Amino acid sequence: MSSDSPLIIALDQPSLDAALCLADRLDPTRCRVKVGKELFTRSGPDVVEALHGRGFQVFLDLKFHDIPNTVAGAVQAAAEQGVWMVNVHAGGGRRMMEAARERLERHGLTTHLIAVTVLTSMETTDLQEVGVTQAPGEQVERLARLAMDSGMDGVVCSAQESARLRELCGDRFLKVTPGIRPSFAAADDQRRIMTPREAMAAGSTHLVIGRPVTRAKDPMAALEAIEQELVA
Ligand SMILES: O=C(O)c1cc(=O)[nH]c(=O)n1[C@@H]1O[C@H](COP(=O)(O)O)[C@@H](O)[C@H]1O
Repeated sequence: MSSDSPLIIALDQPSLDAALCLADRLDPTRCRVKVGKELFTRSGPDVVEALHGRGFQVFLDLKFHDIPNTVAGAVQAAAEQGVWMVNVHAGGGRRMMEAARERLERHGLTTHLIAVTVLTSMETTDLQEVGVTQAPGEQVERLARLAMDSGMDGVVCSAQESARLRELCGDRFLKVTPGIRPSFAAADDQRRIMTPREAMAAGSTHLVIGRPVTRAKDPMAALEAIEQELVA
């Protein structure tokens, strides 16, 4: 089964059972799902297999960041599990990203490969503390250009940067944007946020949404409310 929806629901759950329980309340024709670090560390590839079995396309969000050979191997391992999308940190540099791209091509693997630019939880002062003096938007532009030159299919960025990246990198370069907060939800620990509708208008190609759906009493009703916001 595949979905044309731009919605990717983050299954940030502490166990395989909890993740599948949540997935069973969602519809694989109306969203994709994201498996992140906590869930994958606890449940391993079983969770990916179980989600595929239920018809979901999976974004395996492990944000690889290591030397080129190690990342290329990890990306290959992810793609061989048949995931729809996998990501690395653009901060790992050109050679790391090129090695990952080359490895997928060598093995004929078609998984989308994208790079994280600046995390949506970070603002100017957080960047300064790690030695980056540019504003988040400028750093995102720099890393997006590098990611495109290094053969990535797109980036993870905040929706606040989507419009600029659409100008710089074009429509076909994927802009996967977390930090999405529908009008009914709290910001939580996210900093650079936007509503689903604003994000799509700005040029995001995919919206990553976690807590506003996963913590809702009725996750499918929350997803429907987001769909409504998108068409309103
Ligand atoms: O790569 C990601 O998915 C990601 C990158 C980023 O910059 N910010 C970010 O929040 N994420 C992920 O997107 C999801 C957002 O979840 P909520 O804040 O609950 O909507 C989490 O799973 C994060 O790990």
